[in-house]
Amino acid sequence: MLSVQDLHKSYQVGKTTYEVLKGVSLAVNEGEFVAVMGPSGSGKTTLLNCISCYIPADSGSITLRGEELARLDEDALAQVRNRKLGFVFQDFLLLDGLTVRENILLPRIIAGQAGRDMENEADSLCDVFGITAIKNKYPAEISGGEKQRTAVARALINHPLLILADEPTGNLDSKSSRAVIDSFAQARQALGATIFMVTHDSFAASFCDRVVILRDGVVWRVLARADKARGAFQDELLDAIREMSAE
Ligand SMILES: Nc1ncnc2c1ncn2[C@@H]1O[C@H](COP(=O)(O)OP(=O)(O)OP(=O)(O)O)[C@@H](O)[C@H]1O
Repeated sequence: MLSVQDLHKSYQVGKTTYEVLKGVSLAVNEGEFVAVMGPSGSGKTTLLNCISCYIPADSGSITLRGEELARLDEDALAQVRNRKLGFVFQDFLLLDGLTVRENILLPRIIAGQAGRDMENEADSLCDVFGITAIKNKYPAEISGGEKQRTAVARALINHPLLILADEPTGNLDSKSSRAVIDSFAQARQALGATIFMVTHDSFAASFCDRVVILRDGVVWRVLARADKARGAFQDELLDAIREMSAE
């Protein structure tokens, strides 16, 4: 579904070039829930921004269902972002002047696909994520976990091939974090969504199928949950992070 091959990205600051991604390769399969972890500055957000088509990579390739993103022009990239990717950000980015339901509908309206089907779909996403009772409320009137579930529902309204999430549990207490992770798990189970999430949170990552650990712009290790209990997988992640810091 998503394939990243030998990705390089540098930033130029004045006369100095900072090499941030130094040949990252990874793959995400259809229906998989994958996290990227790694120390601050290891290149996680840069990687996500390249996959999101926000910034161009210097070299290497990113393909989404076989389509090479670097070959697309601006308009085609905008289409990919609108129709094939769904985004969940740390601070939700809900619009205060719109209700929960209207926020969920927004990507469809932007894609020019307004209509009755769309309204039914927003209602059924509200059901899936348990936010039907608050769908006519405004963001200021709902909790952090409800906001984030709204953000996940909004990311799904266009049936994206891939959901990209940047620190989706970053600002939340443990109860709301759990609600977000449950909503991702539900998106995968009920709707077959594929999810790629950057996180510092080993608890959130322990719900994933695989965790890619970045260090200094390269993949240091990939850990698979397989049939391990969630708690055992979290311990394994914490051990790996300790081992990486000790090296
Ligand atoms: N636009 C930019 N211009 C110059 N340097 C940048 C830019 N964006 C990021 N960097 C640098 O690139 C490095 C990697 O940043 P990035 O945000 O990808 O790391 P990260 O792993 O997501 O870190 P964190 O966990 O702290 O969010 C950092 O040293 C950062 O200062």
